[in-house]
Amino acid sequence: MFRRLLLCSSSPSLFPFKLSISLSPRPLFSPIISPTPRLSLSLSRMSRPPSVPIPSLDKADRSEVIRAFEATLGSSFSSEPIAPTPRPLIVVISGPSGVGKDAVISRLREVRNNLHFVVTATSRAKRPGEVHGKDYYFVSKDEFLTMVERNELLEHALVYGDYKGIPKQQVREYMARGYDIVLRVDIQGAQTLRRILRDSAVFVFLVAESEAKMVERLVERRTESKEELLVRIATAREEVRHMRNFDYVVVNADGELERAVRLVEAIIDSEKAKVRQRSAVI
Ligand SMILES: Nc1ncnc2c1ncn2[C@@H]1O[C@H](COP(=O)(O)OP(=O)(O)OP(=O)(O)O)[C@@H](O)[C@H]1O
Repeated sequence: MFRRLLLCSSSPSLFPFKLSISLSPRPLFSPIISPTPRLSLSLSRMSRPPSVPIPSLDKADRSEVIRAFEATLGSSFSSEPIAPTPRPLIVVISGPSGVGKDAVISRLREVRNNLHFVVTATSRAKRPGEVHGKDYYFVSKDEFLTMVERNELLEHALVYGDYKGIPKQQVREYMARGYDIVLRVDIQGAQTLRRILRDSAVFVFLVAESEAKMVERLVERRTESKEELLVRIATAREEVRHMRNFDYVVVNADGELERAVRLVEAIIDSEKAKVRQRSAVI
């Protein structure tokens, strides 16, 4: 049972409306109802005669009406944003080999501002066209192991015989400057990051539309030997099972790169609009 209060102004020209307010149910043996402080405040203000008569909406100009509302409510209307400023977000993009992680990320880089794409350190050899400091930080195995010793990496792993790791300092610097962070990791890396970051980051699993398409793409890329390809394909089959540990799945279908990128953007946008935002501390 809810109690309903109906407030009507005695002077229709001052308050030409009815105010109906619901109070929460009255406890059975409670002697006095004590409405919440906010409710009592607004009731007392509303029932008090206004200090400034509110002019007719048809005749007065807008600012006059607004000033009268402010005077009646006892404070001026704030221009501060009502929604809190979104926090920097960490987006982890992962998926089996050959699903198009690099392709999606490089397109995202072109279409979206305020994102920092973390450059991973790796001990693997540079592929044709790759640029040091842009695609990866190419370092020797020894240099990589020194970074591990100094605890400079958020996460690192040995992937197909090569080390890969995420430099912590880079993530911290860009988050401090208000950037959202995109981390591109393999499944093993995503699992480690999930353990470290838990729900403070958003995890996106990228897949091809089918296993057959994924294999076609890997073969066509011509960056691995047939032995390496076989290992990647067998691993990819296994890795698809990890999808359930992610927050979102994005299909990067053949010829539909743009659609996949738009979906990743939509995920970022909706994360930024959440009332309770993720908050990562690195
Ligand atoms: N939507 C798409 N349609 C057609 N080809 C695509 C699409 N997305 C990616 N590709 C192509 O598929 C191949 C594999 O993509 P990419 O190298 O981005 O995969 P990856 O997930 O980063 O792989 P790895 O983990 O092995 O580095 C590339 O040749 C890329 O150009």
